[in-house]
Amino acid sequence: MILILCYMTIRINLCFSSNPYSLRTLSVDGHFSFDEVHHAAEDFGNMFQLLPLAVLYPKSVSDIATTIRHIWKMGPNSELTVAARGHSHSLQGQAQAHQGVVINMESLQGPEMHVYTGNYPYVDASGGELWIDILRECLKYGLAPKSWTDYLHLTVGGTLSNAGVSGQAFRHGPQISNVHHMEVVTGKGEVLNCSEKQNSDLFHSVLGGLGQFGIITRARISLEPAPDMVRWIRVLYSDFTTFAADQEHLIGAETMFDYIEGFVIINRTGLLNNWRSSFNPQDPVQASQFHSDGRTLYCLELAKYFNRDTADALNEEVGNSLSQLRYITSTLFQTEVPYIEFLDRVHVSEVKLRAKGLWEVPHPWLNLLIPKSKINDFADEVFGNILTDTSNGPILIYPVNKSKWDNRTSAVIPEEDIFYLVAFLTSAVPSSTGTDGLEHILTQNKRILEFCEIARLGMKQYLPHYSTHEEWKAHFGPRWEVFSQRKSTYDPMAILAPGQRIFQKAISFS
Ligand SMILES: Cc1cc2nc3c(=O)[nH]c(=O)nc-3n(C[C@H](O)[C@H](O)[C@H](O)COP(=O)(O)OP(=O)(O)OC[C@H]3O[C@@H](n4cnc5c(N)ncnc54)[C@H](O)[C@@H]3O)c2cc1C
Ligand SMILES: Cc1ccn(-c2ncnc3[nH]cnc23)c1
Repeated sequence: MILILCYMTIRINLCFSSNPYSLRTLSVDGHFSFDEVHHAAEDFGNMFQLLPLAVLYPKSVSDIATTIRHIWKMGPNSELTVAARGHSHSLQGQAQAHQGVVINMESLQGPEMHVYTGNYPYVDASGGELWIDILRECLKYGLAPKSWTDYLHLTVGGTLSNAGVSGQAFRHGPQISNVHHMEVVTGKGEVLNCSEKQNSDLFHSVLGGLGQFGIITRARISLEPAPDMVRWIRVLYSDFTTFAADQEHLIGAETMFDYIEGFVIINRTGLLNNWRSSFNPQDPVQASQFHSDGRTLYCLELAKYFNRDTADALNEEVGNSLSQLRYITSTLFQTEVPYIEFLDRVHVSEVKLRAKGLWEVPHPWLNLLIPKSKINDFADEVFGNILTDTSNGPILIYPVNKSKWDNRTSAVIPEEDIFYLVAFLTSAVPSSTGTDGLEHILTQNKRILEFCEIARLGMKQYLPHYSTHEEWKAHFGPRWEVFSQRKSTYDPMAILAPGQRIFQKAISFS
């Protein structure tokens, strides 16, 4: 009889303790919403909608820690998970939590952003801060972060959970190479400070860690003096090998340019219009005589930072650097814009696309990291045979230096010293069954991935999306042991970032 009573007591406790609605009794500085949860099941990809049980709007770090500790104490019986939601610009539900708790990181209020202007300047910011707001605050002191993403309306926690890559990465490394210190809430609800010297394994785990090991509540980001202006340059190539060789030459010459990217122009119509947009031709007559004749072209995009008081030397310096490149002479286009306007350039596209109702559409993006030794084979097949009529959005392609990446972080990159980011940034036309429809683009993405696999290119996905345990193990390769060991250490019940679909929640006993 006593045994039966004990068993029933345990079962009742387990039921209460694992009851997700016990969150309603949790005392936090901020608040939970159990009603307005649909927006937390949306992201930029517009392809996954995983409805959470509740959204936490935290006012303090302790709100996050209290919530995670409460779920941790529920034990393996609880199926509750927790997803930190930055600006929800993920593509395949990575910031969502099906029937779990989504934490609205942009609500987090804590110490204001602090800019340290002494030697080795830095900014301390919330994990929920947008990079555009960090830039605006730092510019008040003539400073700015060194490494960026192309688009700034993303959060610190969101980009540091991936890597944060743009045209400055060849010199400064990705954003995860420019972090001094972080405050993190682990999957056990511990609030820990970490850096190279303090809790260094947690520090390296979280950087590029896909949200698996802890929620970044604050980060200290390295700064440099900000330039006033940017000389923004675009030149065209018709031969990929020459284009790539020039890019690789430039990323090895540390000082010539401050930003090096590139993109592919696939157009069979022969019309080259919007890529020129606000750029002025060096030689308008020659430029007007240039015709793409329907060829696939490769645009090298460069930026040279300068200040108004050093503008005189700029032309000679840029001219000397450009003289070493083998682009089509009549295709040199340049413009000069303020630094913040250059950095916020993709937001300009956003405003235009939103005005046309073309921003909140499905985005089946595919971001690949390709080793230098295989990039020509990749280009031949993908730009020669797979993508032959149009591209449904920008296709970025540019090299970075592996030496600027820290292999102790969780970021997964190819083995070679130089590797390329190739980003297929497609937008699908809702309900279209044509070549601009979601199915067609997903099929093309599948063909590209299959080619990479069959040709054994050594490709790694950036912003990775996989559906099976085997695919994730293959993604991490020899680093899987460390990655899964780190999960066991910092989030043993697999509470965090379920939307990445890497680890399944501990199987409940019920
Ligand atoms: C228009 C556009 C342009 C882009 N350009 C670039 C680019 O140039 N370079 C580049 O590298 N990326 C780029 N990205 C991708 C972008 O960096 C990632 O999608 C990033 O994760 C989005 O940031 P977010 O704040 O929206 O994160 P969310 O989508 O909210 O979250 C992303 C992941 O991180 C986790 N997470 C969020 N906040 C935290 C936190 N504080 N602590 C721990 N985990 C957290 C989430 O749970 C989720 O798993 C671009 C995306 C878009 C939409
Ligand atoms: C959805 C969209 C519209 C423009 N873009 C971009 N354009 C250029 N570079 C980019 N990098 C990331 N997104 C980019 C992305």
